[in-house]
Amino acid sequence: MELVLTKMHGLGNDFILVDDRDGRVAGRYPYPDLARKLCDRHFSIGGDGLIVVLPSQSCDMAFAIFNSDGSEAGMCGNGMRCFARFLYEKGLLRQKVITVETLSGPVVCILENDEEDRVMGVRVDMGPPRLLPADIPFVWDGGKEPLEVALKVLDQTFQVTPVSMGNPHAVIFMEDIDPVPLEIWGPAVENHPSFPEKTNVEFVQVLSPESIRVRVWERGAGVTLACGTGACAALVASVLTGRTGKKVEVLLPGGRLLVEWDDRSGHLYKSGPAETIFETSIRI
Ligand SMILES: N[C@@H](CCC[C@H](N)C(=O)O)C(=O)O
Repeated sequence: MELVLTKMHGLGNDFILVDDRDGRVAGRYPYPDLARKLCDRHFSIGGDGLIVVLPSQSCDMAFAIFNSDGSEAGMCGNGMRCFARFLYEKGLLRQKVITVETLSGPVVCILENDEEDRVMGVRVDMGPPRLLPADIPFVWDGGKEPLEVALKVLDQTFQVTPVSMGNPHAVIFMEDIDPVPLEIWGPAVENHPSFPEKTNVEFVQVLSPESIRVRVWERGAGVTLACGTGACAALVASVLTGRTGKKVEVLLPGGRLLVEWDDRSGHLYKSGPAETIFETSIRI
């Protein structure tokens, strides 16, 4: 079977997109295996994850995301912007406001097009953060919402703010994130027993009440250049711990996102780019 694939990225967080609305791929090749195969950076196309376009009963379209290790995630912020652009540019949908079903609930994407109808960016209504331990999930018996919990990891004790944005995050504030050994601390926090479904990990440096820097270790993918849900989780933790206001620019190694926590709806809104790198086809 010939498989048409599109490689896209959001701030260097890169994905392979496949349209499987007719289920032909799933019938042939389980998505976790396909993700592991295609995301290999040495023997295949390479990517942080595989995104699958699926039909939806409740929304305009359904979104599935598999990390490069084959694990499935509930949500992906950068991948969602790529997904929206893909749907529009491929003509799968014609409207600029798109509702998307994810494993973690519906989200809304708003395409930001120029006068010539080119997609310049995508704003995503990411929904509200989930802070209850059972919703993250995070093992904790200290009360309703864990704010800064001391977690012993290797020879360090981190103050961790656990947040779910439809997937789990551990946010850790540092004076300076440059010296953080992501490849060592990242997997150690990711696999900490307090996070029974593992976790994404954000090391955050506050620059001002309107600006933060973030370096990310992603569950199932390792070091990535950016993480959209991670940027939202970092803002939530920054607000809850009194470090920033509710609207910040998030500076990641791959670029900049604008994230806002809206008072009225309680939802997070995230704006940023989505780019197509190339399209190809392979035989599976
Ligand atoms: N890069 C993503 C998140 C992808 C899923 C994540 N690794 C997980 O397992 O939860 C983003 O931009 O949010």
